[in-house]
Amino acid sequence: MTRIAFIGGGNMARSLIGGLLKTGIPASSISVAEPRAEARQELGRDFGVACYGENRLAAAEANVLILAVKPQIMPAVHAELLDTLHRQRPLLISIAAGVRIDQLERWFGHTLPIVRCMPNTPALIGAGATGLCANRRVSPEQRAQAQHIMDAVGLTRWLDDEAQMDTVTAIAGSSPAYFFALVEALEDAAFAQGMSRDVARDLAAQACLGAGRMLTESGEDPGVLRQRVTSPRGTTQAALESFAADHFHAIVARAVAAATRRGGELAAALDDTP
Ligand SMILES: NC(=O)C1=CN([C@@H]2O[C@H](COP(=O)(O)OP(=O)(O)OC[C@H]3O[C@@H](n4cnc5c(N)ncnc54)[C@H](O)[C@@H]3O)[C@@H](O)[C@H]2O)C=CC1
Ligand SMILES: O=C(O)[C@@H]1CCC=N1
Repeated sequence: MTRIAFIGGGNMARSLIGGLLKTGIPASSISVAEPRAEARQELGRDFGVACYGENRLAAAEANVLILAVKPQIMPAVHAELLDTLHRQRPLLISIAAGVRIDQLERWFGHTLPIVRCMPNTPALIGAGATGLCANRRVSPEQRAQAQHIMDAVGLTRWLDDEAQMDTVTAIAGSSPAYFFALVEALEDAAFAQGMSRDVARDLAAQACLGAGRMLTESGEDPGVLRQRVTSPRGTTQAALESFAADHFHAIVARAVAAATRRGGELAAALDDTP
């Protein structure tokens, strides 16, 4: 039986736990280590999972350990877990942005099976998107186990080349925030034209949902879907030409490059950490 311990019970852990429970995984098979008492209370209340203030206690029975702390915290958590790691040899799944497999091996042990993955918060509603890659120690069964956990909360894609994981972070891990920012901008624009914020938000959010569903359910190219909205010399063309004049593609490319670069910087800052 899979027993999962989350190390860190913050935003992303909550999204994954909520998504996993919705798929029928029992709360009794999940434990969480979280230093903040208030967050522990909320996790227990919202999800019925066992919560501990110490990593060692949460990990005691686990055969899968999901490392869900900030990248900067990662080197600190390993010391507390060394005994458990050597006794149980769990599958380690890191969701930390930037942190590389070679760094995880250095901190947690070179012989452990490690999967580095990058999920996103829509996992909470089963609509997550996760990129994964594995070290050589991961058995086919453990690979399937990691995929099973992430499949439970959305779409999964394996990457052969770990170097692409920072791009995964930029276009999937972080990108829900880009879509939220677009809805915020649409709401602001409509408000500036006199519309109430509530109505503007509802309409923009539903358009976002509808576009997302068409993209994922129709199997059609985004460019084709875009053209179908765009009547010649109509309103959409006017808006898209305005985007193009403001170099929309270049703006997005620069943002994706910035997020990708930041992933590398987060890891580089940890290179000298023992
Ligand atoms: N928020 C997101 O959309 C995504 C986040 N991630 C990654 O997930 C990881 C966690 O991010 P968030 O959940 O957003 O951050 P968060 O700050 O909400 O959660 C981290 C949690 O770790 C706890 N913590 C701090 N020190 C600890 C320790 N020594 N032992 C155990 N727990 C400790 C904190 O109290 C906090 O609740 C990061 O590495 C991030 O890169 C990955 C994909 C998406
Ligand atoms: O912003 C971050 O660093 C994390 C990783 C992807 C989403 N949130």
